[in-house]
Amino acid sequence: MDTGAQYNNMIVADNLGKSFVSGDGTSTPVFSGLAFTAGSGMTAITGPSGCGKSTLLYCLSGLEPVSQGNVWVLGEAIHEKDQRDLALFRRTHIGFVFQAYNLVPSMSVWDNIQLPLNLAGRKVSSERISELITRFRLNGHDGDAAGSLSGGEQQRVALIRTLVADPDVVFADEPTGALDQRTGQLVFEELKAFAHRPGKCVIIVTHDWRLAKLCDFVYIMQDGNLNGSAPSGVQV
Ligand SMILES: Nc1ncnc2c1ncn2[C@@H]1O[C@H](COP(=O)(O)OP(=O)(O)OP(=O)(O)O)[C@@H](O)[C@H]1O
Repeated sequence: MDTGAQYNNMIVADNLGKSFVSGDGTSTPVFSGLAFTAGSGMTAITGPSGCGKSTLLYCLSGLEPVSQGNVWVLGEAIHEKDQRDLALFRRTHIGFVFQAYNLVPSMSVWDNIQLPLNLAGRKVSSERISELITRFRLNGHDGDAAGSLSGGEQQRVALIRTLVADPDVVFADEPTGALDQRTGQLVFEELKAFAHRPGKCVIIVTHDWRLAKLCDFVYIMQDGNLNGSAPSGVQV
């Protein structure tokens, strides 16, 4: 286990349940009664396709309302917040990297990266954007339309857009999913370095067990259960 991480319950969820209700009123549960905690450092959620990993990430980040249970992020009960307070809290403290990137295809890489900061009326550091573009090996693409980039390049733009806002908590859904092994490792190391800065917490969903094992803590989701362990093998 990487000793750079200190676990201090930055995210706590208990008795967590989520069901989706279809048009005819039928409720389909994805999971129920789950417990989750994460502190500073890097935590992975892994498990088979369709088991509910993305749904869990959405519930923990406040993007999806929970059907049951409680979620605290940085000590704030996000399950109790109204839409306005939740949006403000998320904008201030949380970054989310979507599996589908959610870039504006016609806008340049640079403009996509600074868009959320501009919308929030926050100062944009050109130096920080340039630094991240270099670190994520996207030099020379600043002015390219985001839609003209490869999937892997767009994935890195989406990561930069999240990190440049310097959130306390980053949720990333398959952040290396579109990348070859070498680039995936590079991106993973950048995220891990961010996670090990003081007061930062990164939660990733990944199918890549090789990367999950390099995290400070791993949750395996399967058959409605969520089991956490440190990669050193200590069960919790
Ligand atoms: N908005 C939604 N409405 C209805 N059902 C949904 C919705 N979002 C997810 N689901 C269902 O919830 C279940 C879990 O989906 P989810 O995307 O969370 O799984 P996952 O483990 O992240 O899958 P993958 O690894 O393939 O991305 C699936 O059966 C999915 O169809």
